[in-house]
Amino acid sequence: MTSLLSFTPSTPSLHLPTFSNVRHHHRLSPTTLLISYPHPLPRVQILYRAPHAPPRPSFSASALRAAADGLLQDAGATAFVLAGAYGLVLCFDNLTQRNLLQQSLSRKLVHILSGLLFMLSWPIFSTSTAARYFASVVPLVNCLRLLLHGLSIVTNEGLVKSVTREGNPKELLRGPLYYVLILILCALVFWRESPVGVVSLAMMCGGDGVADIMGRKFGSIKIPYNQKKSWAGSISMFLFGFLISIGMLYYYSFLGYFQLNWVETVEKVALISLVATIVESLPITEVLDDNISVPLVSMAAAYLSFSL
Ligand SMILES: Nc1ccn([C@@H]2O[C@H](COP(=O)(O)OP(=O)(O)OP(=O)(O)O)[C@@H](O)[C@H]2O)c(=O)n1
Ligand SMILES: C/C(=C\CO)CCC[C@H](C)CCC[C@H](C)CCCC(C)C
Repeated sequence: MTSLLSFTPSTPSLHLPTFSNVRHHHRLSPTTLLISYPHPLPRVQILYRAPHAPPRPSFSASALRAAADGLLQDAGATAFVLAGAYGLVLCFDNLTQRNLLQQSLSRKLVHILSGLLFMLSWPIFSTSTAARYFASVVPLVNCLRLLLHGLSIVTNEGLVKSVTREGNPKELLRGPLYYVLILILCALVFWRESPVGVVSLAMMCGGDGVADIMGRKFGSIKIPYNQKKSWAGSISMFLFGFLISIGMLYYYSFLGYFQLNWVETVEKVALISLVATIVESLPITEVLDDNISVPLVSMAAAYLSFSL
């Protein structure tokens, strides 16, 4: 037989209210104690609650331990990804300093790899609702880093050399800054729960990044309405934006974050990639940076496609 007793240490005497055999739907308060009596006692179910004791949520030890484990996992994951971000830039800084890599290529490879590796790292964060905020700390710290260096409050030749076109620190306050802000936006708003953020980052990082590399190398035939962009670059944007998006969606689907109808998904991603490619080819870079226009238009297209 089991009886429920609830008491608060400050009230030594137990108050024995009239008991009832009406089944109560109650929450066990932290002061509720489950006591099993030996069988001979009368079969009585008593619910005692200390007078004036407001109902308090019940926190089981295992729930607290799980929360602490999640916190520890997210803190560790944040430190690991932060170290990865620092190491990536250091690596490309090293390659450009030793003239093993052109500055423009270094910038684009950092552009391609940073966001995609950041997205690939999201599953190492916990399932807690706070995980996305921990993950967002990584682009946030890099945002502050870009601001400090872009405003020349702090100087770091390596960062400037590996992430700017001409080596002017002020360049950090445009493309790279918009880039990390988009990473923060996608991590906070879409996270691992929606294909919208995944596709948008794949377009910005993979599509736009490869378009630059292929366009500079093979872009002799320019687009009629934009002499700064080429068919080779735009076709690369479409293809790699599409392929990297599908690859990332498969990665998250394989890990169980979302289930997709792949025939429909391929069609939707192809449409999103086409829209992003058209926007990227427009002569609007002077007004609106590609690191803003490409992800935002991809978000809108993906949101509409995946919600229909
Ligand atoms: N569809 C495209 C995109 C890029 N390019 C080539 O890549 C260069 C840089 O492309 P762009 O996307 O404008 O790079 P930025 O956004 O200026 O560079 P970043 O993203 O590093 O700021 C262009 O001048 C062009 O030679 C191209 O030929 N066709
Ligand atoms: C050159 C860039 C954009 C211009 O189009 C990219 C700038 C990247 C930042 C300097 C660094 C961003 C790091 C990411 C937030 C986290 C990467 C983590 C990963 C594990 C390497």
